[in-house]
Amino acid sequence: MFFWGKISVLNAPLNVQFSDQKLTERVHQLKEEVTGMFGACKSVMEKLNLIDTLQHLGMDHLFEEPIDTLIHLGIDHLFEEPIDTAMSSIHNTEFNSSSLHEVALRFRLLRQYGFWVSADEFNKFKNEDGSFFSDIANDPKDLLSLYHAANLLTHNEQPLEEALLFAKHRLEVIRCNLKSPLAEQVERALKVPHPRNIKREEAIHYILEYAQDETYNATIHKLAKLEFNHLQRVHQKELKAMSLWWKDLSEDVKLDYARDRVVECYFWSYSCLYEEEYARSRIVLAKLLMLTSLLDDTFDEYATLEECRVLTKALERWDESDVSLLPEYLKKFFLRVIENFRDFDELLEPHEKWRNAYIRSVYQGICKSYLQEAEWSHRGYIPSFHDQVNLSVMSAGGELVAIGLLFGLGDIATKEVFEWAIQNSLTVTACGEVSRFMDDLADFKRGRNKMDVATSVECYMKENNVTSEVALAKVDSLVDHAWKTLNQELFDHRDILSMVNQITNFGRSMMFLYHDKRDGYTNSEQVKDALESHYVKPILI
Ligand SMILES: CC(C)=CCC/C(C)=C/COP(=O)(O)OP(=O)(O)O
Repeated sequence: MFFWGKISVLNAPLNVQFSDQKLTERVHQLKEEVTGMFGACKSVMEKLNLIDTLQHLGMDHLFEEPIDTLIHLGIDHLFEEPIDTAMSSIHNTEFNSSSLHEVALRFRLLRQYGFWVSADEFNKFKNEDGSFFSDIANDPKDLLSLYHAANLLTHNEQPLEEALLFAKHRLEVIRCNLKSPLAEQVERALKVPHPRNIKREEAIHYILEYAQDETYNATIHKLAKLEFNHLQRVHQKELKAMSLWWKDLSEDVKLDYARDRVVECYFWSYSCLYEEEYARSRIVLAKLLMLTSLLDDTFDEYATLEECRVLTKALERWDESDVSLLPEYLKKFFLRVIENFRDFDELLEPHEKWRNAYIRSVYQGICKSYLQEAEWSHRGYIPSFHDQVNLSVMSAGGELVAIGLLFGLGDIATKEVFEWAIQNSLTVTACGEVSRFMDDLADFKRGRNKMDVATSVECYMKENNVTSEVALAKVDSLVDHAWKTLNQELFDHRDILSMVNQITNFGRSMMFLYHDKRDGYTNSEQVKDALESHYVKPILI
């Protein structure tokens, strides 16, 4: 099917103000100018503000080199005295600023780039009893910066828990008196905190708001708009190719019970990696997710338990001749899965062929977890909370997404990285947890599918004999717990930070699609306008 809601991706107008070539040239030219700004910054704060602006505008990827230099080589300037950058835990000297906004911004950026900064940095803004100074309680900019920073908390950081609660509470109190664009920025952050949100979503809003920013710079603004539109064209072309792939596949396999979600699957993979150079990863992951969605709907909506078992076995053996064992309606699907994985293989260079075994294994793995869920649900069995979570975190797709995106990366994705990703790595497991718990919170509200297994919320209610409110609060707290683990992983894996971040982006996409207990995947109407901004409407220059 070509059509996604009312939007025909194939007929979406390309933004035509500039030709592709002109746009690329202009981006290149402006990028040089902005690169020069790093050298021209006179103070640490100017540099940090520049990085922050580029992040919010969704174009820090264009400046990896100067940012890297600044953060890694020039870190002694940030810390104001030389330090050993090889240490993952750095006991730096206190940052000499009396501005909460500045301290919080530096705290957040350093933590995001994998450098430990102590929460003690905020002590100078507190009274003896540990409460924040009263003037901070009414300063929206300070509060927002503190809120962003405190969202980088890890386990057992009580002072940051308190800072987060304080900032959140105060922002909720003062939100209705704020002026634009701060009002919108606060609303956005309260819905999905900035460090947990996907970059392109923030960029769409911030590009419009930036004109009112006190650090406004016309060259930076122009570049942000052009780069957004340039990437949107890249994504539009990929989406058109994805739509043709899906039209051909869906008309052949004819699984009429399955959700038609090719744009949403692409959105998932694009949330993990949106930069131009990751096309191979993006396409493979989007197709892998769509093939998984067909599998999920087969198990949850249509197949008998025996058919689920036969399909799992056939996928386990990965032998086309087993097609004869399958029911008629699954034959084509099975063959097309194998054919698509062969196509994935063709995208690999000869020295990358070992990656095939991993991607096949995660697809077989998720299928096995779907089968175990089906065994439970067909028997009407409600598992213990512990067993439910153990299994459903697997079926939530953390491993599938991690391997799916690593599959198409360059040589940076070594065998060691693949092994790390499938050996219960904390990053991958925590992303699975965010995915599962956000999905279950939404499912509980919406009501689950015909043959879905009981959600973690229901299992918790039954096991502890508590109300849905108590169980929902528990599962909500587990989302926060998983984010603390993800924040900790930034320090523990600074050597593979880019991939840790790409995998973590899966968690971020779940926050976007499923916040406020909505299910933007199943009820895709809920994200239609947002996706139009991502793929159809260019930013006006
Ligand atoms: C991230 C992944 C694996 C994406 C593939 C598509 C998919 C299964 C989406 C979730 O649907 P759902 O809410 O019906 O999932 P479940 O049945 O696992 O709750």
